[in-house]
Amino acid sequence: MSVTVRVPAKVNVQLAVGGARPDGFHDLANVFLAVGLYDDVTVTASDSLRLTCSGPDADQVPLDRTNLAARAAIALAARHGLGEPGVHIHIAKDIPVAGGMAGGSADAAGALLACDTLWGTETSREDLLAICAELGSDVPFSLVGGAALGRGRGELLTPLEVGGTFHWVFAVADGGLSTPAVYAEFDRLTEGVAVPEPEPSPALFEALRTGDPSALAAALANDLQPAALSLRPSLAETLRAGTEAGALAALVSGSGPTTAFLAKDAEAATAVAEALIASATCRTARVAVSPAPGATVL
Ligand SMILES: C[C@@](CO)(OP(=O)(O)O)[C@H](O)COP(=O)(O)OP(=O)(O)OC[C@H]1O[C@@H](n2ccc(N)nc2=O)[C@H](O)[C@@H]1O
Ligand SMILES: Nc1ncnc2c1ncn2[C@@H]1O[C@H](COP(=O)(O)OP(=O)(O)O)[C@@H](O)[C@H]1O
Repeated sequence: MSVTVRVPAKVNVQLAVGGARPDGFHDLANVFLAVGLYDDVTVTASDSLRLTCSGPDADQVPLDRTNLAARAAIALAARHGLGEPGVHIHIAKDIPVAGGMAGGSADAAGALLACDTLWGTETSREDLLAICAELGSDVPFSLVGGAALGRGRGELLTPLEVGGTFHWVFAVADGGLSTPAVYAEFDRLTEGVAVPEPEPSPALFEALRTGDPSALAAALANDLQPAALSLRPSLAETLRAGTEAGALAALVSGSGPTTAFLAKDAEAATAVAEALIASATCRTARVAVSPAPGATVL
């Protein structure tokens, strides 16, 4: 028997970053929005723990126990005293790798829900979310999807209401950016500066609630953007190309290097995607809508 779980990518519509904490993490006001680009995680009973991956970026995905999906299966088995999990995990990967779209986190949430279903372990939602938080700051959001405010290091979630469909274009860059390296660059750029406490924006919540793309465009903010641009200056050209093509707003997705463009409707999104591809400032461009559901058993 096999179980397949579909998991969404995310974009951060607000990423307010505080100063570094003693544990090395940063306190955040992280407003996550799930977008309709998905990985499918399929688990099948096997003699031992085994991983495979398919898709255009598959060669960039580690297939050992460091893969977040494998770590999720190991953590769930440990929680139920099951020992080493005998499971084959296959990831059909469509989310860009190391792109600031939480693909690894999505796979972790997907593997967790898929294994829980395959093994009949009936883990409570609260316990699943606690395991997610141990695996990574972004993993709880991949499980719940929709839109949510993440406090703490991003793992403490409050769901948010979204009153419409938003149309996005994502410009996929060549090569990834390491999330710890981008946070380290944020620390370097803010050295000697008093970094304010991260606060969520009421205007952003209102824009999500009303589903108004122009209001959302005006409220988009990413404190990691200067750090991502410092490490990858060429992203400025991609942002410019999408803005000139008529996007309402452009920003780096999370830690990057994927860039996100909000369009007023589906037609405008297609035009922005075509212009980005023609500009040759990115590897490819994808259109997607939000919000998208969290991890879902197919
Ligand atoms: C920046 C964000 C925005 O949603 O995601 P990406 O854009 O990379 O997908 C997240 O904060 C990434 O979350 P995630 O990728 O789960 O990070 P973790 O595995 O928990 O941590 C990886 C490393 O990132 C840094 N980190 C992460 C979260 C946080 N609040 N403060 C940090 O300083 C730390 O250096 C940590 O060692
Ligand atoms: N299932 C997975 N899918 C993708 N990357 C993974 C996975 N598990 C571990 N990784 C590692 O995590 C790094 C970050 O990948 P990813 O989660 O796609 O990006 P981001 O943190 O920018 O959202 C990759 O470079 C890879 O080494």
